[in-house]
Amino acid sequence: QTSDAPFFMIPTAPEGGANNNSPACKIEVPERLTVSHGALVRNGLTDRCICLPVREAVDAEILLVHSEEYLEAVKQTPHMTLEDLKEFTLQYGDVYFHPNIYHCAKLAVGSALQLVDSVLMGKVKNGMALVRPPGHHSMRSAANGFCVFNNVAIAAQYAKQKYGVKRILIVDWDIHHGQGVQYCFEDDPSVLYFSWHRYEHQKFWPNLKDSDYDIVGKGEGAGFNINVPWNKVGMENSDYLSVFCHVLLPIAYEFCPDLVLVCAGFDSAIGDLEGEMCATPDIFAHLTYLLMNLAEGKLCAVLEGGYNLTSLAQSVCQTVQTLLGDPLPPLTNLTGPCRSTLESLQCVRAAHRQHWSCLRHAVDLPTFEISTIRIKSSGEENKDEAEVWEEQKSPEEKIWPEPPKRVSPRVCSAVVLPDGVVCPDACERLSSSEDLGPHLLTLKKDFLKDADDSAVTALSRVFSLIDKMKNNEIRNGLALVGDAAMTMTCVVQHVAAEVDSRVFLVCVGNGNIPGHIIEDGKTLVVQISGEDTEEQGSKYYVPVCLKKGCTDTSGFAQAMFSLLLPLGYQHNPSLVLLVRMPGSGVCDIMWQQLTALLQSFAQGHTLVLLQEDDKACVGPTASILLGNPAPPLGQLPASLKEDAEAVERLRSRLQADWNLLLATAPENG
Ligand SMILES: CC(O)(O)CCCCCNCCCN
Ligand SMILES: [Zn+2]
Repeated sequence: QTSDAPFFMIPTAPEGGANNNSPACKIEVPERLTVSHGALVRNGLTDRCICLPVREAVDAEILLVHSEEYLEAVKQTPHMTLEDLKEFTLQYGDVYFHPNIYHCAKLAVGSALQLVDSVLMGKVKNGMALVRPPGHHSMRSAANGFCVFNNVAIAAQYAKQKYGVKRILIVDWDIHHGQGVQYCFEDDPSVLYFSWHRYEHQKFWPNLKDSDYDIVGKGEGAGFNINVPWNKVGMENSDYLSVFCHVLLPIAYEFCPDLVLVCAGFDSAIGDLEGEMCATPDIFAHLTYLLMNLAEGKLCAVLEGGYNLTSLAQSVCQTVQTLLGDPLPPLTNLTGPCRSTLESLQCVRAAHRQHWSCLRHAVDLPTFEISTIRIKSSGEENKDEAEVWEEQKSPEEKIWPEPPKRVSPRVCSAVVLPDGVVCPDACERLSSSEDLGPHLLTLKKDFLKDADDSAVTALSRVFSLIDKMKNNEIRNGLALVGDAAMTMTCVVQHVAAEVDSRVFLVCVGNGNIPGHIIEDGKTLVVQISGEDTEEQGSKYYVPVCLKKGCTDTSGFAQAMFSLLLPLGYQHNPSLVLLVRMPGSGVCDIMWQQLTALLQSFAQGHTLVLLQEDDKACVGPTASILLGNPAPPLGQLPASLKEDAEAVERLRSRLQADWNLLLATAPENG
């Protein structure tokens, strides 16, 4: 079931080999591709991908974004002397031209388009284009920031023109603001551009007022441009995850794109001297995965920046491994977002509240001064003064652990089904001959006093599923049982008995959660239902009451991103237990999206419990457990006022204990 995530290699231009007075770029070097590719080979990832052929873009494709005069000017560069080339670059900012860069820039665009073709024609599920030069700074008539042609912007226009794609999400996780992409689509509601970037109140390159959180797009495009400024360096995994949970994912699901393009720059990773951030390479495994249930998994990642060759190679491997469907690595010590992130979160959510119903309840702009107000109030500082502010000190050398190995168990999904129920393709049925021995006695004694033998047998098989997940023999499991509630209680008790186990129990639908499974602090329970059990809530029991119950997709989705995801990440469980109570009313697609999202945790060790009369749910659930993308929910309407308020009440009650839920800066200084 692994997807063929293709990638490309671009023959690298012999950069700056000429005489030493031609300024060659010191960080955007050929080794970026050879080291990344080498790591993919070493990790056995190239063997699991298909390598798509590369091609040069043709003029018409480049002209989808760039002007004729700019293209004509760049066309002259191969024939220029080094002196002319130097002269040529003076009209642009921070860009280097070499006689061969026009050729490479056409290959970079052409490769991105080959990837878009392969994904949109269904030849591959997703993929990554490893290209140079990068693209997201280049503008209609200007090269900028190492970029000549805007690879991703051209890919988006190409997808719209050739395939009639209606809505495209561009996620730019490079540490620099892709102003070229922003300018290209700022009045275009069919392309939602999201970028986070080092900003430091406009002190960091490219020092643009246009990069701040209040630049939301123009005219028809208002709301379709999201800027998240990092006003401090040293941002960590928690900061990145909280922006995904509280800004990007809710809006992206409301937008419901048909295609996801990623400006995959890895200078936002630890060790990169441009970004000076502290997020570790394994964060890109999660960022990639969280986008893979949009657009039915149609995702094209295109390399932008990334200048520390060690963290670049590790980040590329983490991204490709996720595209291939491997289990996600656990993210440990998520300490929660820093204050500066909370200020940015609050500002971005306030700026977009009027454009996206999922942010309707976001609080207003903070009163205290937090963003570029300082610079704005003293008039636009001229650029070189801003440049002078750039950090003078040379950032110290960072070290970080190798990302953990991500091993796919031999079996992906194992199932426990009553005899009459067919085992879904590619699933492995736990054979009835499974020796019940070790569990039988404890079951009889501890769990099932007067239950009939079939219940005992079913429960012992469910326990076997859990054992196999613990030994990583299987990734996830699904059981169709006579009594989901009773099985759920027994499973929690059984797992909680182990020392270093932590269960994340997600219960969809009404049903009583026995108090004793919550008090030990090892089990975190989120129950989404129509029952108002809010006052029974505690630190480890989160009852989400939706007015219309689980049938309401918007309310459910809002609870998923702003509550369930942050809680799950912070709880960092060893097992996810997803229970569908009878009569929950949740629609299959919502259920599939939830099943998919929960695979972010516990290295994909998810146990799903279905009640026997939900037999029709076995197929759709198994499909997700096997790694297929969940179908789209459709463009989400506003959730009910009561539901949004209920979720906000829960967040404000819980955020003291679970600070990944925070999305606003505390008032006190
Ligand atoms: C693809 C990319 O976003 O990584 C390119 C970054 C260009 C950085 C230019 N720095 C200029 C500093 C001037 N004092
Ligand atoms: Zn960058």
